[in-house]
Amino acid sequence: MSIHRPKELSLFDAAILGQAARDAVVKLDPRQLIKNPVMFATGLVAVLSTALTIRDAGSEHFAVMVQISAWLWFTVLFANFAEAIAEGRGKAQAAALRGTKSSAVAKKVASVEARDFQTLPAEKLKAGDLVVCEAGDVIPGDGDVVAGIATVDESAITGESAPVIRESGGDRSAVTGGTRVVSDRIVVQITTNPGESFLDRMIALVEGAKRQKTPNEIALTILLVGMSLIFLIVVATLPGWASYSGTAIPMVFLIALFVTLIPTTIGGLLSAIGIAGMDRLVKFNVISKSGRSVEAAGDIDVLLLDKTGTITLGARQAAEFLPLSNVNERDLAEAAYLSSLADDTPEGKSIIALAKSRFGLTEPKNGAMTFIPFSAHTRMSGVDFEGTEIRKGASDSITAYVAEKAGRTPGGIPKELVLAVERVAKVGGTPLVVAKGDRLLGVIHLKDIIKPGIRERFATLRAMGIKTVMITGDNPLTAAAIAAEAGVDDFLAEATPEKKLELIRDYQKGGRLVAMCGDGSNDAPALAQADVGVAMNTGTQAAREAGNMVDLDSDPTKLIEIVMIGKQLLMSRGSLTTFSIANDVAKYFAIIPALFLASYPQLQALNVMNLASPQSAILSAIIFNALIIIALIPLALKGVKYRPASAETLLRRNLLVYGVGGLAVPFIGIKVIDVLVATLGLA
Ligand SMILES: Nc1ncnc2c1ncn2[C@@H]1O[C@H](COP(=O)(O)OP(=O)(O)OP(=O)(O)O)[C@@H](O)[C@H]1O
Ligand SMILES: [K+]
Ligand SMILES: [Mg+2]
Repeated sequence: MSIHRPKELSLFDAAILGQAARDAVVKLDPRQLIKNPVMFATGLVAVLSTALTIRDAGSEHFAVMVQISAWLWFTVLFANFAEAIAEGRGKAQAAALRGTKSSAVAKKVASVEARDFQTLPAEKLKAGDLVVCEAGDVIPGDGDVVAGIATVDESAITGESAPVIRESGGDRSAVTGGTRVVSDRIVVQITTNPGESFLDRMIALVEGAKRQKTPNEIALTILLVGMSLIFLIVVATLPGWASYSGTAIPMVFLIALFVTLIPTTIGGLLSAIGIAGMDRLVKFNVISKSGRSVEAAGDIDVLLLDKTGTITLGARQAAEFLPLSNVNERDLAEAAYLSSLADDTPEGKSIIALAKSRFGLTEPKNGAMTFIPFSAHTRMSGVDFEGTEIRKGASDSITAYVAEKAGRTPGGIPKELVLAVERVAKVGGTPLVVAKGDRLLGVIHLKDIIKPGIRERFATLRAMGIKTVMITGDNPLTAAAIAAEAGVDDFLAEATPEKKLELIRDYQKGGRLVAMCGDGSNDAPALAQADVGVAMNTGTQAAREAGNMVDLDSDPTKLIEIVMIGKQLLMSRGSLTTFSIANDVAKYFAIIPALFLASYPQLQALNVMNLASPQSAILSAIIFNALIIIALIPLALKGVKYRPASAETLLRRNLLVYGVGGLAVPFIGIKVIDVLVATLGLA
């Protein structure tokens, strides 16, 4: 199977521009145009102007009318062109992704243990089917590993060449169709039906085919329609003024004036800005399920980050056994070992490894064992071995558990244990307390390392006015040590999935927008509740379904860039809206004096632009109005530059650049065009 990655597209890719030029004409279809009310109005004016021009063929203003009609059509075409380019770029990315869809052959098995398989095309697989994948096989569909462990080459979707481990149980069980098994053998339970795979949905989204207007876009569109109506009234009153003074303004001039005044610039670029924001995210290897969540990302106030794996490197390793004074270290190690035999978390595996290397422990030959797997809810794991309950886990969970066994109140924790727990916690380690029956044995020290560079990233977020909160199942001491070292604003310790969900709801009740990322199935409710929930691609299928974004690289720190891309999208739209409206205001003052100069010579004082004639003024304005859309397409697609700063600083800077710029540019642009029009004798 050949592997393609979406390549960096040039803004001036000839194939995309060619197709977009054709699509711009197709998009003249009124049924499509109506979705953009400002452009629909412009289209109506173009039709009207064309009709008037034909009616008045040979009249005094005929030549100018022909030109005005042509430029009105260009205005609509240019806006369609902008949208078509954005869509074309999305389609190009989708095509590259589609290249990764293989015509893989699935090896379907009847059960996990079954040795013989039936081959069938990957498209025929249904949710619930079991398939076996061996070294060299392309995984035929999205699913969860239900047996075995394998290294998988996921470069087809992530671009990362190093193979990753996928195994049953735990939070690394999800596999994506189109990726390839490099070593070993796994049994995968398919989780999606034909045509609904992750890749299928991803393609549909980046193609823009299923794109819905976001709530913000709808709100802005309503505002633009409102402004257009105001200008409709303004223009409608002009003939009265004119006839009062005994001059008649040709109808074509009036309707052209209307188009120059309504917010055609932002109206024409709005959807291109939205599509481009989505594309920027895809280029960043993050797939968003809706445009709405990209926008929400730009408005985030609170960022919840897991400790393990996000702030620290993850895969905590057992480093030492700390027995209580009346316990011998080997007994503690043995209990820890037994309780971890069926624990396939990185923590459990590292405990096995440490016990083996320190005391050469091996699995007992006989004896009935019932394993209790780790859960984020109980925050412990263990085994019932020959009637004895051995447990390990978070200190508060285990002490409460033991107290209940012994019928004591949880208060009576031995001082010595408290000290051992604190010793580990103060250096940012995770203490796991081990108990056998109702007897506390000691502590396992799990070491965790803070990711390099994470402090600077939190500083950046603070500059953006975003609060960072670290979430951990660990005890408050460990949490405080890591939080201080990493520089987060706040932390939630001894967190269970319920507490996490509650925290999100609390922030949301206070009117804040919350983003989080997660990978485990127990993160799914919180991912669904958060305004922006980013699931790791390596995570479980449940997490990927619950989130509204999926990070193909499974890098939890990317949440930071996602927020920046969202902010950039909002800023691009805000800046271009400011520019567009300032432009329209400026045009009003540029054109009105020129139109009425003949009848009201007093207006000469306002006629700062000194345009050649009323005809030339209106023609120049309509040409400028069309060309500015083309000129701003690159900015709409690339987005305005975003530098982390507070909202007020950004607002002030943007008002200055795009507001004042928007007022000044039409005066210069229209004047230049007017000089050209006059020189060439066009009006
Ligand atoms: N395999 C395990 N067996 C028993 N207890 C564990 C195991 N792994 C972790 N714990 C304990 O349970 C607590 C909660 O674990 P959990 O994975 O939910 O949170 P965390 O790893 O501390 O934080 P994060 O949400 O960042 O992963 C841990 O802090 C630890 O004390
Ligand atoms: K306009
Ligand atoms: Mg964890």
